[in-house]
Amino acid sequence: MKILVTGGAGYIGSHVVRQLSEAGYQVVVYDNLSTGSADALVCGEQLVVGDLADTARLDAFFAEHGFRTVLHFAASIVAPESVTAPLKYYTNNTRNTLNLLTACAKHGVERFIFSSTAAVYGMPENGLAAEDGATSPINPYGTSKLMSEWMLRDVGLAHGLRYVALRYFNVAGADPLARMGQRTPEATHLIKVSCQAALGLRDQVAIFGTDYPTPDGTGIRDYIHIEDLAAAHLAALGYLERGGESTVLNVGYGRGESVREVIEVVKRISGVDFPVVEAPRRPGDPAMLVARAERIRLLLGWSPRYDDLATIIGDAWRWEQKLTAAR
Ligand SMILES: O=c1ccn([C@@H]2O[C@H](COP(=O)(O)OP(=O)(O)O[C@H]3O[C@H](CO)[C@H](O)[C@H](O)[C@H]3O)[C@@H](O)[C@H]2O)c(=O)[nH]1
Repeated sequence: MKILVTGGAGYIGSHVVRQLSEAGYQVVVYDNLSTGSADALVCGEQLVVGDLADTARLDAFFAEHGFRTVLHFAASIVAPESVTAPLKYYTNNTRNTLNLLTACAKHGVERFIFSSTAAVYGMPENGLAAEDGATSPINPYGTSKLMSEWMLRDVGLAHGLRYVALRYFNVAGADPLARMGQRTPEATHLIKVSCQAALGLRDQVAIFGTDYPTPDGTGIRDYIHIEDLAAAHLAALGYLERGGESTVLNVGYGRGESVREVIEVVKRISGVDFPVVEAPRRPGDPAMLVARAERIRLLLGWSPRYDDLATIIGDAWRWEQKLTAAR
């Protein structure tokens, strides 16, 4: 049976698509290639270049393929950008998810896996976010994803569609064989930006905020390896195939690293002592965001294999070197 993966040519989607193909699933990728790349589909998966804004196309596409399972990655994902361009986020994320759910409801989709984000929590008390805790996003990116979760919950109930919404923490790293990774040249994510500085593609790395109430004054995040994150999707799919009920799960390791710690590991692994400057806080950034990570282990039997910052950064570094060499 064919599985639809929207945004499957993107950073996260392409890792999941490869793991699905390796597990024997037949995958159809629907992607507008705005940030994704056909080269990221390394197992010869079918790629349909299309936009979720195009509802007529989507309807015909669903009628043609008869999907029962959908994994939805297509989205805009840069939290700081969403503060200055909120409509882009409500359009690409919330409205396009509505378009997709409309097609799913009409065409009898039964299982749905949604790329959600830890940004739905905003600033949780003591920096630890649990699935049944409060959601209170502090940027439009988080709001756009939370609205999508709510639509999914209601559409799921009304139309017999079971789902798993996975709330990702800070996804980083790359395929250990460096076949795919994060491509966007105008990166904003800390690990990628630091690798680019080590490669001489940037003059320096700015630390956004050194006066946070954390041990070294810089922001703390739960960085998770892309391979572990991708494996969580296959575990979620297996769960739904076994008849599992709709649920929301954090995908993180349950521990955090500071901006300074990340930069030090990038310097150590790359062997480059690139310049680092201290800058003001970035709007929309919580001081600390770390997962309560028990639920996914209990419910899906998922356990991480790459949960060490040096492994994450080592794989990111190899990928960035390869990307730069190919330019
Ligand atoms: O040049 C930089 C870039 C980042 N940071 C800091 O590094 C930390 C991580 O920032 P990232 O930009 O790498 O990631 P975010 O935490 O902002 O957001 C990411 O994680 C979120 C959930 O935690 C969402 O999933 C979102 O899509 C994704 O962008 C923050 O404290 C940030 O202030 C810097 O100091 N300098």
